[in-house]
Amino acid sequence: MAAITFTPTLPLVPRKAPHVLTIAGSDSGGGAGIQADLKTIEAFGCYGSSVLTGLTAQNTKGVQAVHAVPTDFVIKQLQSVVEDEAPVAIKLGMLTSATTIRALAQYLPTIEKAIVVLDPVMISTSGHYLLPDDAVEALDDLFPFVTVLTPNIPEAIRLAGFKGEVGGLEDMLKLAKDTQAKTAAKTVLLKGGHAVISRDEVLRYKGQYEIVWEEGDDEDDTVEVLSEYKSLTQVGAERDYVVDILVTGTEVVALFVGKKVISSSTHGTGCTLSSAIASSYAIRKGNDVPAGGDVKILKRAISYTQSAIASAFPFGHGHGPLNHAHLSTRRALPPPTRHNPHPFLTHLIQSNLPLWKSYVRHPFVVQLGNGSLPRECFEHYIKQDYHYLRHYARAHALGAYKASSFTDITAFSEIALHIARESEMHVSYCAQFGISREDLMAAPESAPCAAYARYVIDIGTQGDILDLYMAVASCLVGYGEVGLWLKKQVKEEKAVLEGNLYRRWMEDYSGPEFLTAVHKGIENLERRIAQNPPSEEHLARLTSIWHECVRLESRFWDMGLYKLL
Ligand SMILES: Cc1ncc(COP(=O)(O)O)c(N)n1
Repeated sequence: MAAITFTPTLPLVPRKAPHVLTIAGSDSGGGAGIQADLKTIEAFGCYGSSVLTGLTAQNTKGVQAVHAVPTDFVIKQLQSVVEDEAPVAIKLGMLTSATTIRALAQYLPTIEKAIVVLDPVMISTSGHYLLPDDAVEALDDLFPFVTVLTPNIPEAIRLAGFKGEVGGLEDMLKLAKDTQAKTAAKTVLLKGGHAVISRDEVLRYKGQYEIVWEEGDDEDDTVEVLSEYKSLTQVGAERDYVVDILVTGTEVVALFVGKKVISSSTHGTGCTLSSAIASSYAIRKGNDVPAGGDVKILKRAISYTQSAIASAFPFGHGHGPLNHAHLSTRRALPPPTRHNPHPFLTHLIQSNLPLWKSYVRHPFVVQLGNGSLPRECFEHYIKQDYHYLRHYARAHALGAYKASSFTDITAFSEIALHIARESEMHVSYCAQFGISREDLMAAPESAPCAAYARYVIDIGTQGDILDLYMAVASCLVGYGEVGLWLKKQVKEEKAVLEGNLYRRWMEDYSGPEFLTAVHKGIENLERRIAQNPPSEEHLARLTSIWHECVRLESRFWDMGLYKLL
């Protein structure tokens, strides 16, 4: 018999994975409990061990039965694990009985220096009581050893003995502080999933607490062209927010704010978050738990959990599980979801937000909106824009020439024709400034205009169809953004329409005809990308084309403002 040899193609570099131990119940359905914990710990690159406190016969529809593991056997498991290798972090979940809790309270202080995260699981998502009353009382014995306590609102109400309703953020802040005071846990993260908070309510606490927004959701990051199209595709409720409150010592330290994701795939969310927190602490650099709580460590765990919900796949007939593997199966770009139907455009804009802002909030645009832009600047700009439109139409004609499908040939040709019509509007528009067609044709083309046009045509010549779509996108999307933003500025009385010399320009770019074209352009890009997800490398190339065009657009406004030739 031939010998079977195994030759690893990559050198195996031994790496020490931090040991995270979960002490919790088993969920036969695999969505919550020990199963969710181990999947999460693994996703964070840690090594997971487990001590079972109870077995549940459970699925996504509910808990059918609970079988408690005898306390002495819980402790036997714990001894076996710890005696071999001490954990860096311990997560405590469904603890099943008062006797088990008391025994753990005796044993935990003997484990040196481990971070302890307690998720005080009391009731399952499906409404099943998982912890008897006397066990809830026994939790008092555990609190002195807890580093982070992660109750949801009903659990915090029970733990704090909170009287009254928890309606808004003010009540939640009080509840979070009361829970910390009652339990004396070093850190409390009150999970706000049971309450819906408005953006305005959050903003009331700006300056008082650190507000950690979900990526791209900061007030200053608002991108009109994305919010506008989001509002077309999203239902109102999704615009509401979930706020998790971090209390360290006796002080509220931070509010974690994210859009509420409407999903039925939430079974095991609490288990996942608390394991993610334990793992996030385990992989931190340095051993100390920073004073004042560690916002970054918690933010990493919260983001992981939110993405696990957002990317969940359907399973079972009730509350489905999360997607714990989303980090390793992540593509260069997330797929479009109801929550974010435009992941590609979101990526392009967020990948260099200051650059994008320098384009769409350029002083030329601001002055145009408030009417203070000198007329000769605008005239210079509009003449150059006429030249640019010609090149922009040529770029689309080039697209039609390079395209291989009738769909693309038609799309490019139609846009080229549309630009030709738009240029005629330009001519009639310029007449009101006393600029004739001859003046437009005779104006020498400026360097910023030539540079931009050269770049777009070059990309179109050298690259493929998607490169060309990319090179023409920032102009289309950016002018849509400018039009919408100016419209909003008018509403907020920061820009004026009445008596503004540039009123027609503003109305054209915020009007339905132009915005429909912008919408079509965005949908086309998103569809292409979703059908053919790019590799990291390809995405980087597309992104660099976008950045270059955004930069050249910004130079185009400079040219207008400073009358550059
Ligand atoms: C074994 C076990 N542990 C914890 C939970 C709570 O999870 P959820 O609140 O999502 O039902 C559960 N259902 N089962």
